[in-house]
Amino acid sequence: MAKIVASSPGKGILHGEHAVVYGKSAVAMSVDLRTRTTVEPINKNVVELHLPDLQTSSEWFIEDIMRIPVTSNEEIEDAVKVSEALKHLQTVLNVQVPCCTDAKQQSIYAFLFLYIEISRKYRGGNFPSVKVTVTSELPMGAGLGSSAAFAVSLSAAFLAFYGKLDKKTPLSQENLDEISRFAFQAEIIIHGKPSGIDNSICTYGGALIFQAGKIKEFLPEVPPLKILLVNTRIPRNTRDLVASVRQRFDTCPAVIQPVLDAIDAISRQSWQLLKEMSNTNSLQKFIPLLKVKFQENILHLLKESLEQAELEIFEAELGCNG
Ligand SMILES: Nc1ncnc2c1ncn2[C@@H]1O[C@H](COP(=O)(O)OP(=O)(O)O)[C@@H](O)[C@H]1O
Ligand SMILES: C[C@@](O)(CCOP(=O)(O)O)CC(=O)O
Repeated sequence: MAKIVASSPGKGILHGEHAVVYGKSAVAMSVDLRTRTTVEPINKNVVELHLPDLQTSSEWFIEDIMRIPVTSNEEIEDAVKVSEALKHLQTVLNVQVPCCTDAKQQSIYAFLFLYIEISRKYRGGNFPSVKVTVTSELPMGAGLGSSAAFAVSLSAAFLAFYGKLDKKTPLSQENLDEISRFAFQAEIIIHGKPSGIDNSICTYGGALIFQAGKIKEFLPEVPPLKILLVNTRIPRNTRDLVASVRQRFDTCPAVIQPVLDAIDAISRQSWQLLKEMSNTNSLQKFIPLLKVKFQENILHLLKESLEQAELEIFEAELGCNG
């Protein structure tokens, strides 16, 4: 088998981040900062993983990998399959299940999951000796989908290594769907409960509106907008953020639900504008309309609203306690 290089773009969510986890609409566009995975055969009875961005390298004996029990068939729910696979990995490789915020463990488990599942599906458990290297232009933990790009590029690289991707671009719908499904499962390991928007936009590219686990509409060509992305360099971990939003939502659904509904409306209206923009050469008249949508979204930014909700709870508690 020959050396393979596969890459995935990053993404930006224009509207609907977090709300999309609650079944609301979100609009995302791909960003041309890429994560690249190289898979090359080696003459050693091991699988090697090199993650220079995390300054870490690991290797596992193929004979140990072969002892890992097979997970249930494809028809079970993705989260159940992933949790079963993680238990098997833990038992056989004698390592802890990923600690929720440990970047290296999250990446290593996502990698092992994909290597094992894709090899089992297409090589019947005949695990190849390979050296795998993943590098990225995307900053990690900056909301640009580095984890999804990691998962998508790995899935695509393994499928290509096994000759399972068409030798033409763009890839077929079937190929893309399979890459996205594997990447979603790996994202469960990194994120916990992903909505599925990140693996979708990083797989299919372009721009899309996503809701309730599905791509509702897709634009292969993004209108030529100039969008300024600012990296605040404030470290954040998506798994933790999603969990904290969930906790806040559960504490005060009556306050948070209307915020999510408002974000949903903003996402849908913005998508309408983007669609109209992709059908015209006169973009200028749309800019002020899009700007209003961004301003409205900022007003509804979940974090602000949630903090507001927390304040209300605090006030209520103060009231109760005199
Ligand atoms: N280049 C990379 N090499 C190794 N792991 C990566 C790489 N890019 C992303 N990851 C994994 O993805 C995680 C970041 O995911 P997340 O917190 O969702 O942030 P982001 O918003 O960038 O997707 C990292 O902690 C790491 O586990
Ligand atoms: C916060 C969320 O809406 C997007 C997460 O994006 P990122 O991994 O932070 O780039 C979570 C999700 O959609 O699963």
